[in-house]
Amino acid sequence: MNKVVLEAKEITKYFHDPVTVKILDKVSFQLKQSEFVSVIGRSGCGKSTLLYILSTMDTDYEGDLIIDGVSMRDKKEGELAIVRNEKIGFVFQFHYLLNEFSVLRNVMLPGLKLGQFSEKEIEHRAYEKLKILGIEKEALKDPNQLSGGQKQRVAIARALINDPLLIMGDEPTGNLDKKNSEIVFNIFQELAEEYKQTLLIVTHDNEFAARTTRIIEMEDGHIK
Ligand SMILES: Nc1ncnc2c1ncn2[C@@H]1O[C@H](COP(=O)(O)OP(=O)(O)OP(=O)(O)O)[C@@H](O)[C@H]1O
Repeated sequence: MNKVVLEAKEITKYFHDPVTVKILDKVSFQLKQSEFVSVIGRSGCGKSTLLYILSTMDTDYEGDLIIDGVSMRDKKEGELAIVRNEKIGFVFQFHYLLNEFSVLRNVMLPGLKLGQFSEKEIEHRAYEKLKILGIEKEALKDPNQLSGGQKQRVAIARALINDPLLIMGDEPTGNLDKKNSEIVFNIFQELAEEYKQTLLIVTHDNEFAARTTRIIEMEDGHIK
């Protein structure tokens, strides 16, 4: 039986601008290790808001969030930053790579921030991640010398550098063509199946969602 890596317990979220609106209404679910789950739903239904809370970036909510058996509810920002860096890898629609650093250095940065390993070890790990993504030959290039699909693969390698328990993505294929979306999908699938990683991916791509192991469909702040 795979362990529960994340549990959302009745997560409720209000925005107060300009009037109070309930965006998430008692959202509860569990993610188990090695699951590849997609989150779908029409624009504005609260997918990104939910991801922000689950990734500990937004702490203004009701309910509880348990990551790796530990409640995030009363943790201070400094503690949450450590949880994020150690346990969660993020992939966004845009890659947010730093052009002044090489591909390799970009991948290494969250590892250097963690401060647990030597620079040599992190460099070794970064090469390993680039190999998994099939782009180790690009390691010493600048990000702006890569194609869009390659840049997104670098962003995924960067998300993997600290061997996170969870990988969260907010439309990670939203900016990619069909061929590159397929490559990214296959990589995510491999991460779940072979590396036992857990993925939670917000997507507008129904074909992508249909091939994940579970779909969470949101509607009006609820899971449908
Ligand atoms: N800071 C904010 N203040 C007030 N309302 C907000 C704020 N951020 C988001 N909202 C509202 O909350 C709702 C949910 O937004 P959210 O970005 O989570 O939707 P989404 O499902 O991710 O949409 P999309 O698919 O278009 O990205 C929307 O109605 C949005 O207008």
